Amino acid sequence: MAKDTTGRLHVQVKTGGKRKLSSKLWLERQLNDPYVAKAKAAGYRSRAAFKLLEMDDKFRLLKPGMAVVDLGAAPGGWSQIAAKRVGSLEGKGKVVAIDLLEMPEIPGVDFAQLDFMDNDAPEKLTAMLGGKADIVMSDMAANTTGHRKTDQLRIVGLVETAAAFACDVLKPGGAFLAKTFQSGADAELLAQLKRDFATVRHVKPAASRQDSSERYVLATGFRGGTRSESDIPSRSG
Ligand SMILES: C[S@@+](CC[C@H](N)C(=O)[O-])C[C@H]1O[C@@H](n2cnc3c(N)ncnc32)[C@H](O)[C@@H]1O
Repeated sequence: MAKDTTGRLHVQVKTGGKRKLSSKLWLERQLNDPYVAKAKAAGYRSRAAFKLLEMDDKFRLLKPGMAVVDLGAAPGGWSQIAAKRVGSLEGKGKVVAIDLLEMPEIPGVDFAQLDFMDNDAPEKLTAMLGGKADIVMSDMAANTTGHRKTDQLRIVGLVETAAAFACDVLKPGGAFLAKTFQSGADAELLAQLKRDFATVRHVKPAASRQDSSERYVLATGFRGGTRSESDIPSRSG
């Protein structure tokens, strides 16, 4: 449970959504959430682990020996699943993860505390990877300002930048999975993904809260090749 330095519970800000939850409501929801209890019992660091488990069980994204990039990895639920499924604990495959926040070590996962939007992030990630990736996954959620249009643009900007990075590091046939939000602001992103990948779909796993506009975009069958300069979003920095 997230607490600030005074020990108070964080107020959770809903990205892409329309409202903030008070700390009391957030705590209530956490306590009543079956996925929170399941995650604790299974030793997963987050309830988000069940979203990836469900999507992977359905679409067979993670296979032994694969190289995986996990963007926005903390506290580490997705990285735990990835390490288990590719076998990086037994020296098979590779899992490379980054987050703005610190993440306590996960066996089989190479982690760096890094802002993905920094100019040097792709270079650092590529060096950690040491080759091409089979899948780039992003569960990153941009901080919200409360201004709907600005927030939607930020969210889409993060996913577009992740998609451009994926196109640089993926092997042909590779996959891109990213958190996004239903807003209609992602039409250009979807059009670009359809050019770069054989199949593009939206997925809403059962573990994704039904009252949230969160959903995932899954692009499979990377066609290979590089993007033109005009297709690559600019970074901060
Ligand atoms: C929903 S959490 C990820 C949960 C994770 N998939 C799990 O299973 O535990 C989203 C994460 O994205 C990270 N994030 C947001 N923007 C980022 C950025 N620009 N660079 C790196 N991480 C970022 C946040 O710090 C946060 O930890």
